Amino acid sequence: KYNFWTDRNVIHPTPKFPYGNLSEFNGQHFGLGLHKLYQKYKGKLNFFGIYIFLRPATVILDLDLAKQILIKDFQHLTDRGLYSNPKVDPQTGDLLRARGAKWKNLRSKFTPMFTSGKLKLMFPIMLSIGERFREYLDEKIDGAKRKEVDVKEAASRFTTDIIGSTGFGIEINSLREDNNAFRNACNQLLSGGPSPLKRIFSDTFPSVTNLFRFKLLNKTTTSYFRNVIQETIDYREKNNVQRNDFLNLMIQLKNEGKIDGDDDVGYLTMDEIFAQSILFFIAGFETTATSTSFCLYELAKNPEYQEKARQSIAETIKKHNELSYEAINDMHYLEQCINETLRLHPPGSALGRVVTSDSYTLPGTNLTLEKGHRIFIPTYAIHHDAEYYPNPDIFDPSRFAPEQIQKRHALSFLPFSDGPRNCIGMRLAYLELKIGLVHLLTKFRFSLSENTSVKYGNKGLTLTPENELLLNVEKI
Ligand code: HEM
Repeated sequence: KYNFWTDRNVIHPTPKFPYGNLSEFNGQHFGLGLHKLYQKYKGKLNFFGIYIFLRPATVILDLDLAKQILIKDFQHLTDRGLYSNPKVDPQTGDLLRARGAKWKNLRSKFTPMFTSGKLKLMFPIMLSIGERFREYLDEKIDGAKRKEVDVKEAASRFTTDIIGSTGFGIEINSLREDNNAFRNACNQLLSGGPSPLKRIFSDTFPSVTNLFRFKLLNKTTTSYFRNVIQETIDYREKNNVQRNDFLNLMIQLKNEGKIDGDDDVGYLTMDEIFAQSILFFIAGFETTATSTSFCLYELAKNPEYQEKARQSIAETIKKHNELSYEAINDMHYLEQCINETLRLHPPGSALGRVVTSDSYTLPGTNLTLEKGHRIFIPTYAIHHDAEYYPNPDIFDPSRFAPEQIQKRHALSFLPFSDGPRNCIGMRLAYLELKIGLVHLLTKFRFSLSENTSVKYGNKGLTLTPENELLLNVEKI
């Protein structure tokens, strides 16, 4: 099994049975493990081989090749290679895990939900949660001049309330209640997921996993969410309640197969609604909460950029006379700060694709990969490559000024990926991040405290701080 790369004369680290090259990741997050190998091999070839347990996989080093895989050759690489068996576990039939025609069908149903027009309708709901976010911090400070606050916990409550309100269609209020049932269930959902090794194993050996009828999420917790969604849908249908949120759009798809009288995109089943609502939470909660807290952390470390962001927010609100949807979209310097945060700390630290055609020859090489072969694009490593970002560990929002972006390869920045299978929630994520940051930066100043420390965890799907993220917060 471990001759695959030697037989093809492809550069690769020496594997060890039974984990292959995972053993040398030293328990680090997958994307960080790839970073080490990327640094070792970059410049030698435009890809290298690794072994995940017993199976060979390819890691891309060259951005043109990455472009070919994500965009130009998408028809040969439509899937992400995550375990999916909706018959045994309906949750694995979600958009993130769905494959081939099933994914295409789901994606076309969900795309109309994330247009700018639909997000604009959800904007007032999000804005009011942004205000609660500010009040939450105000209460934490409790009249003191300056106080140490866990911004990761604060941001998690903010994004929980947003997803609860837009995705599940209910007022959550975890920002006001410490012992909030929805937030507790969310915590259980995340902590009760499979261990990283079990997850990587199930993605690598789906047929073995099928034999064990493996379930991704704990049934007790998923049934909590199913009940919440079912009750909300029943209530809305009985009382003819309309609300500007994702659930409303999903109910339209369930009953009419189209949204707001637009083209037919097909009906959604209740199982699909359950799976997608939970996915919206999994994909949208931690990613945005982490990015909000990392952005505050980087701005606390760099007070001059923090002040510049604050000033440009104030100027934009003044220009638009209010904090409108248009004003938020016009906050370019804040977006530069967000992008630089996403570059330094990309929540999706690596992208995965799997060969879905019978075979696929890597462009520019004579390496032919069979159906099922996995390919990784090491986002974290690309974002920390000095060839694209000189002094890559330094936070510098000016890297994302329009003229600087022009100078770089388009695929040197991949927090939301690229191509037909990129992040469907990208616009929503920017909106949430900006709303959260605007509400905090206009009223509070952030600085490092003696207890501020950041270490990445290795358990989740996303790259997040392992523990709390403490910052000093001072009311302006
Ligand atoms: C800072 C915030 C976020 C980041 C960095 C992020 C990043 C990503 C990445 C890297 C992917 C994989 C793309 C690929 O394989 O090519 C992805 C997929 C996805 N994301 Fe996000 N995401 C964020 C927020 C959200 C939000 C708010 C939602 C929606 C509720 C969302 C929903 C999804 C879904 C449904 C997919 C799967 C799309 C598909 O397979 O068609 N994400 N995201």
